[in-house]
Amino acid sequence: MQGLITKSTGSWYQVQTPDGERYDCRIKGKFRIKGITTTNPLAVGDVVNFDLEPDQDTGVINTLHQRKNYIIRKSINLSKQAHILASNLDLALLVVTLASPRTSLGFIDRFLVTAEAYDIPAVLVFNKLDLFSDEGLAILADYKSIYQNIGYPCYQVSALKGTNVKEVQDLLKDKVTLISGHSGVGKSSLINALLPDLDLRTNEISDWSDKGMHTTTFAEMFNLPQGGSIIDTPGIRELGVIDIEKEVLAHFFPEMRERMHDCKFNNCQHINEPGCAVLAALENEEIELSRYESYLSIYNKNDTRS
Ligand SMILES: Nc1nc2c(ncn2[C@@H]2O[C@H](COP(=O)(O)OP(=O)(O)OP(=O)(O)O)[C@@H](O)[C@H]2O)c(=O)[nH]1
Ligand SMILES: [Zn+2]
Repeated sequence: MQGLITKSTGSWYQVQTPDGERYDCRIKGKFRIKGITTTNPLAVGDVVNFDLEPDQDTGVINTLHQRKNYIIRKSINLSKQAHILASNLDLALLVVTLASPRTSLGFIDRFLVTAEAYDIPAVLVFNKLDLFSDEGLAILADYKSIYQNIGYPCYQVSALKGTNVKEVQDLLKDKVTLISGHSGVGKSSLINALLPDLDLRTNEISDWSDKGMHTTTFAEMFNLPQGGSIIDTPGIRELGVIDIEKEVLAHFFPEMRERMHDCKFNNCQHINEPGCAVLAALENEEIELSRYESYLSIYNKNDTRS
């Protein structure tokens, strides 16, 4: 049988068949990925083949279909260990807030660089609109203009009040979307606002606990009523920042990418070289200082992780 992995705990995978049936499956044999050791080789979003085990309602996964893309998460402690978080993504959505808690520009930029490196289109959703004072709305306008000017669509919603949620719903239609963001920004609230059945989440989780399964969920997919799905990765604040070579980092900043061919030197790193088109654009305020600072911060690998 063929199906789509909709939930993963690392030892159990929930697989959904095209007719909507869901089976709990395990892995048989090894699924290796070139260059990395994976503790969790299959991921939500993977298309797999599986066999049902005799006398049981569980299955064994035996084949992984080719992935369009995937994102990995590196373990902080074990340098070569990684696991795949999600695959076959059409969109990466970062939920951002300007109040309780405030998301830093550096955090947003690292997310966007990572999405660029994975070649996954990214959007920003500013949540908790209902909390913004006039001053907050002015800051919101500034943030939005920074990102819209370089091609990232921005949405402003209140997941709690349902404001503008319809626009996000329309955006996600027929896409597989990874949802990401700091703890407390309102990811769960937004997912609940996008799903008709508010109890869906809790039901599914208790279902797995009832069966005595290990329930630390790495990632989980929710089907949207209008078509498409959302992948949530609970407890993971950031996409696994892949090792990006310094020399190519500027490629993942669209406003630098479009200017760097005008730099005097082919190998310009846009730090202090003469005739640098990026530095000239920075000087003319065509490139945002905050974006350039994020470039330097990632370049020098001194992320503050705020
Ligand atoms: N005022 C206001 N509060 C919100 C909104 N969305 C979420 N919240 C509140 O923010 C808090 C965190 O929301 P969650 O949806 O649990 O956030 P989360 O991103 O899923 O957090 P983690 O589960 O820790 O990753 C809750 O108290 C929500 O009620 C909003 O639009 N407006
Ligand atoms: Zn340059």
